[in-house]
Amino acid sequence: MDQNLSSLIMIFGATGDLSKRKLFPSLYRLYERGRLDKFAVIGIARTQQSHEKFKQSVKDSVTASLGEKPNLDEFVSHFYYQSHDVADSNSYAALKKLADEIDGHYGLEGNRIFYLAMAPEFFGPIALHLKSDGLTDVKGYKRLVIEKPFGHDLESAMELNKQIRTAFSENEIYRIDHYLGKEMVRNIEVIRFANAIFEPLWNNRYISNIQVTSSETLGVEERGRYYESSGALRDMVQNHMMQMVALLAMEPPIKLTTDEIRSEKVRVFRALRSVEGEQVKEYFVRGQYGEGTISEKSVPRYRDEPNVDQGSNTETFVAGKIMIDNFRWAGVPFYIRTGKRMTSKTTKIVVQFKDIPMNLYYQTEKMLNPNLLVIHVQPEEGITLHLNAKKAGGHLEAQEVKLSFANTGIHAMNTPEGYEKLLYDCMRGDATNFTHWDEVAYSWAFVDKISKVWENQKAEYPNYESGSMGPKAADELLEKDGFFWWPVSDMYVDICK
Ligand SMILES: NC(=O)C1=CN([C@@H]2O[C@H](COP(=O)(O)OP(=O)(O)OC[C@H]3O[C@@H](n4cnc5c(N)ncnc54)[C@H](OP(=O)(O)O)[C@@H]3O)[C@@H](O)[C@H]2O)C=CC1
Ligand SMILES: O=C1O[C@H](COP(=O)(O)O)[C@@H](O)[C@H](O)[C@H]1O
Repeated sequence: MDQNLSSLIMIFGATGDLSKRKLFPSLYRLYERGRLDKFAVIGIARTQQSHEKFKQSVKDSVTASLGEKPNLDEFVSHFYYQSHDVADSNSYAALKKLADEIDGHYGLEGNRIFYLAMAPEFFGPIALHLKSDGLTDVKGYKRLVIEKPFGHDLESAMELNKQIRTAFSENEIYRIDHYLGKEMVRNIEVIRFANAIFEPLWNNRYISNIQVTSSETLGVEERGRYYESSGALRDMVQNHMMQMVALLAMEPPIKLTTDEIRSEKVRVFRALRSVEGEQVKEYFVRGQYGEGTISEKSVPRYRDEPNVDQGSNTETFVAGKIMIDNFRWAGVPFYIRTGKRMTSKTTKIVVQFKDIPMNLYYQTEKMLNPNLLVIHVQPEEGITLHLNAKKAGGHLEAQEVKLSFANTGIHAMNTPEGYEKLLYDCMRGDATNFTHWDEVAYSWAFVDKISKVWENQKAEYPNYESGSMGPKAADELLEKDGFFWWPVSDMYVDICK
């Protein structure tokens, strides 16, 4: 790992939503914590504006996100702006000149991070220009940070990968999956591999099923154009949901190095049971929201959102049963569920353990609850372990007790945002929490077979009401296996009490 934190960060798409809401505040947080050594930032976008106006917009974004902050003038004195149409070859020469000057001025030793916060159709052409116009011709390190979506399917992802690989080697490419920046997603490994009480049980002998839910209350909002060609399967499942499954299912790596962890995740993807053709309806459920009520406000159906087709066949909800056909997980379903306009904004992982072989505390009117390990990813962060214990005063009567740890309570003020952690990782040269090409390729291969079937069959939409937990078929998916979705909103109360 390269600990040289000096770098020139070039943000393509610096007037966009992602830069303003996430990247500038995250850079400020790194600066505030003293984690930016020698650094400078060049913001790049089409808009014509001066360096000064850009610096002001960076200040405004930081204030909007983090409130009034000291040292903002000093912070933005490191920021520069270049108006540049990325599709126009001529403007790269001017960008190179500015970059070389800034590099010399700050003594950045030729270290460059190119952050592509732009629409995906520009990723390949920018990477090619960076090489052909000499911007990657530096004596320090060069790294490419690339936002999602990484392609639209396996074929387009391969093409994009080919383009960026002409300018950057695999270990210089940092493919962002912002879920890998979330504190509790990073915690999965630690919970699993640092606790003697979990790892021996983490297999098909003791776990009956694992449920991963990532629900949103927001609708598609202004992103209809993008979302119409994406849908929940490509937008959330191919990347964030599959990454969480891989972290939950992977074998302990030999060492905690980037390559070892990545290769264990890839082994999980290689063991995924392929779901295709007629099998898709057995394993996967899709949905699209109709109108409904969220936070006591009426909201429109998906088909009435801006830039959405009135007869749209795009799914805004996916539930699926993923089987990992290897020795550890044979027979254990990993259920995933994600959607927009659902009851609550939450991401939770519920690990349900098998029932004990014999229930000595059986009471005719009551079953013993199974043990659950709940990992609260967001909005609250923590873990809850559901156990059974004797009811105080009762005669060997068992009741459910919950042992909870709330990360937010103790560390809230110091918990860095996902993007902050990922930017810092990239500066340190730590690619562990970025996705390797092999992971991207395997998860596209898995998802493509499902989208192929869905694209060719018109669904009966809308099939769930806004403000609900999705279509009835998502419940039936588990019911036919003898399970049900553990409620995710009630669990919120658990660790906040
Ligand atoms: N916004 C978010 O929360 C998230 C975004 N992403 C991904 O991040 C990327 C950026 O998204 P977002 O910020 O929302 O997009 P926006 O549409 O808000 O911003 C696009 C940016 O690209 C610039 N741009 C567009 N065309 C050109 C061009 N020809 N030459 C130079 N600059 C150009 C725009 O500049 P100008 O305004 O000057 O034209 C603007 O700065 C996308 O890949 C998206 O999928 C991923 C996760 C979350
Ligand atoms: O990548 C994406 O993620 C967001 C959800 O992210 P979260 O951190 O708020 O859970 C989702 O809204 C968006 O559609 C998708 O592109």
